[in-house]
Amino acid sequence: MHRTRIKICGLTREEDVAAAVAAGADAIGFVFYPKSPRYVTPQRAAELIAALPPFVTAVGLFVNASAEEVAEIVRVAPVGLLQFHGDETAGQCALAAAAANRPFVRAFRVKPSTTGTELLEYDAHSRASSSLFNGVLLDTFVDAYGGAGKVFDWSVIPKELAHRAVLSGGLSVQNATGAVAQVRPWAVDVSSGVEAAKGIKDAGLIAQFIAAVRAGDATPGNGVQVRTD
Ligand SMILES: O=C(O)c1ccccc1NCC(=O)[C@H](O)[C@H](O)COP(=O)(O)O
Repeated sequence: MHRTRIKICGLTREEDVAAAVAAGADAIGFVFYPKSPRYVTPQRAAELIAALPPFVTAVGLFVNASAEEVAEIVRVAPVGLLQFHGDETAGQCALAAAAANRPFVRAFRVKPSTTGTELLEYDAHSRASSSLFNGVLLDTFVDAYGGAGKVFDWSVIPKELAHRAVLSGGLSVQNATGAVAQVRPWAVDVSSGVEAAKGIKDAGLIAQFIAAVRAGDATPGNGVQVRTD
């Protein structure tokens, strides 16, 4: 059975990091976008990363930062993976990832007009641009870039992309089981759906969200999914 990987994004507090780890999260995200209500300074992120046990990945989220800025932030806050969530081109992502010497995921912000072909081309183009490219994260298009708690129409995701993509955008305790059962993503990413307030996570919601993802994993037809390309 495939075990959907789970990232909890937008953490700012020790107790939320502890709750995510205790509940079984595979990754936690730090937002290095100063305009976000979930922004953390690199120094603060470094303190939170220092408390992480092995095999829980710290992810640094960036919006239109320069390669130099990304490298400097990663020097202070040793995240294991970068998430580019703005309007960065594939080339800009590749340059920043090389400067920081980290793999990266690249967000595609899905609009109502987005087609499956566009998603496949985005994935292929990103892969061709850098050996540090680690996958596509699918989120809902919003002007504020992300973390808005809005769902997009999952039926646009081609099956051959879903099994290696990260699904995000408005996931919650209520819809996570159905999302995993329908899309069969490699991983899911949530922020708003497990929050008491922006940047303040709710330990109960984190545990319930992870249980809901596991219920989706347990629905029939969930074979082992491996990347073949
Ligand atoms: O969290 C933010 O404030 C944020 C700001 C700018 C770009 C991305 C941001 N967050 C991304 C995420 O938390 C997730 O990757 C994704 O958008 C899902 O968020 P949500 O819909 O709130 O679950």
